[in-house]
Order: sequence, then structure tokens, then C-alpha cells
Amino acid sequence: MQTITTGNGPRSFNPSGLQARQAPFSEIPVIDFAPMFGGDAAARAQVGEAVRKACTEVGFFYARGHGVPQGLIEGTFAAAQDFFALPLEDKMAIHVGNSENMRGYTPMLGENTNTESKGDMHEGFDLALEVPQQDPDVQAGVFGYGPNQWPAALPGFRPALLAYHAAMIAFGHRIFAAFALALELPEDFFEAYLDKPMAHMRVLSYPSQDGPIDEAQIGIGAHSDYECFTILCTDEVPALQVLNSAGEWIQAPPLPGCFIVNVGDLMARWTNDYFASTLHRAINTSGRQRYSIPFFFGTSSKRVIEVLPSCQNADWPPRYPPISTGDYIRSRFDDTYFHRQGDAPAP
Ligand SMILES: O=C(O)CCC(=O)C(=O)O
Ligand SMILES: [Fe+2]
Repeated sequence: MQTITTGNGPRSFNPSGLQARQAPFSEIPVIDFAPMFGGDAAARAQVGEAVRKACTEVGFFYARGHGVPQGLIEGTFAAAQDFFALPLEDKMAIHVGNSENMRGYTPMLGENTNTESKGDMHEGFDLALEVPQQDPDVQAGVFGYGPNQWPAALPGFRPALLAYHAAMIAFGHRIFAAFALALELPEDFFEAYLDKPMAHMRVLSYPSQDGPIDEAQIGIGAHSDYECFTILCTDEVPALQVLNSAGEWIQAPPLPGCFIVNVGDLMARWTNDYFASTLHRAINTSGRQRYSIPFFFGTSSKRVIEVLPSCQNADWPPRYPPISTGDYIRSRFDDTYFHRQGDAPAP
């Protein structure tokens, strides 16, 4: 067994090099979210049940019927490609290290998502909720709130990415409603936590690794995500692998018209590990550049995540102490980014 450490403790898997088994899609279920936009309570309850099964057994599902227009998705990928094609100095001018809140550009090998590895083979650009400078939380330096950084040379980039970001927030609310149904909570239970949500979004660009591959330097190292859940959109290049409950890596190829949704560590903590935040990684050996857009959704920074009453009892005591979302996410970023560590080279 190989073990890696996550913010919620160690996780083990069978050593299989970089190989992953091709699994029937039934291992990562496809859930139609269309009923979550309609008035049929029984149909919504069925979505909740499918989400409960997926989040407890797999931690990953494909979501179709999400209502996000294909044109908006394609426009975002096109904008991302334009951004990564900029000269390195234009991208470095908005380096993520300029921002206490992790907004901006991360160059190749700037991150080390699996802390036991040697860096990730991708470039990224991060943005999050735009909160005005005069907002009291920004003034007080609450983690997660502040300005985005935008590339001066690419005026179309900001509106394209913000339009996609707004669509993800809207769909994220529907996923939280399905989580509430899955956990037998009132359907609007999570709304009170989402007044100024963590809504961190990235566009990522992965080169193809065509020669011999160092297992400690892949597209994105094995990790679990930090927030409540992630809505991932990828182009048609397969690379994502997901660890199943038997400790085997299985492929999670893109499915047309679907997002890939996975449970993050904060949701695992909130549910006392009833929901599984599953390890995953990405390795691009396709011979082509690969682009993906993860969107990480969580509660407002100051909200405290404390094991839900319905996810504990005398035989199942809380495994995690209460922690605010902001404190938790900041500690995970500190572990992941070289520039946030004491001995980091200057950007
Ligand atoms: O690009 C992908 O397929 C996965 C990205 C990912 O896991 C992440 O950014 O957390
Ligand atoms: Fe991830």
C-alpha cells in the first residue's frame, strides 16, 4: 500500500504506477439534474437519493441536465487558451503570489498538490468571488475575499470567465439543494451558509507528457479537494483518474454534456465522512494540450463547519473539531503552493 497525507488524514492506495483501470461508468454514476430546476418534489427527491448513493459510495458523479449553455462553456475554454498563449512575462505580471487570496497565474511546477511529489505539470489561472474593496470582510482581511487579477493584454478574458463563474454559482446552489435532500435536511438548509460563498475557479492547461514520466511529476498529483464540492469541466482529452473504494485508480473520461462533480474535504468533515471526498489525479499522455476548468464551491469564509447533527450518534462520534471554512482552506493552500512556503523561490 502507498499512502499520501491529506488535510483530513492519511489515505492509502494500491501501487499501480501511473496505470488506471477502465471501469464501467456505473462506478461513477451519471445523474440528471433537470428535476432540480422544476416543481416536481418527488422527482427532486429521486435526484437527492441518487446523489446520496453517489456521494457515500463513490464521492464522484457526472451531472447532466445542468442547464449551462454549451456556448458559454466553449467560450470559456477559448478564453483560457488565449490566456495560456500569452507571453510568460504577461502571465507572470499577475502571479498568484501577488494575492493573499490565491488569485492569478501559477506557472508550471508552481504547485505541488500531492505534498509528497515534486510539482504539478500544469499552468493555472485562479479567480474567485469579486467582493468590493469597501466590504467589511475585505477591510478586515478575512481569508478568501479580495480582488481578482486580470491580464491587461486580454480584455475579453474577464467577462468570459465571470460569466462562467456566475453559471457555476447558480448550479452550485442546485447541487447544495440536492445534498440537503440526500442528507434528509430541509432543501434550503445550505442557503444560509452561502451569502458570500467560497467560489474558487481555475482554468488549467496541461502539456502532454510523452516521454518517460516521473511518477512524482504528473499533471496534478493525487489529492482530495478542499472545499465542499467541485464542479469540473474538461475538454475532450481524457486524463482524470479517481481512486475507488478498493484502492484502485479508475479512469474518469469526459462525457459529452456532463460536468464531473466530486465531494471535497469540507463536506466530508461536515458529514462526519458519510460523504466521501475521493482521491483523484490527472495525467495527460494524449499527445495534445489539455484544458480543464474546476470550480470549487463552499460556504462563506467565516461560517463554522461542525459535524451535522444527523451525521453523528453515540456509535459515530464526531471525527473532526469545528473549523471555519476560511481557516481550513487557507491551511490547505499553504500546504500546496511552493510560493506560500518559507523556502520558496521568489516568483
Ligand atoms: O483537471 C482535472 O481533471 C482535475 C483538476 C483537479 O483535480 C483540481 O484542480 O483539483
Ligand atoms: Fe481536484
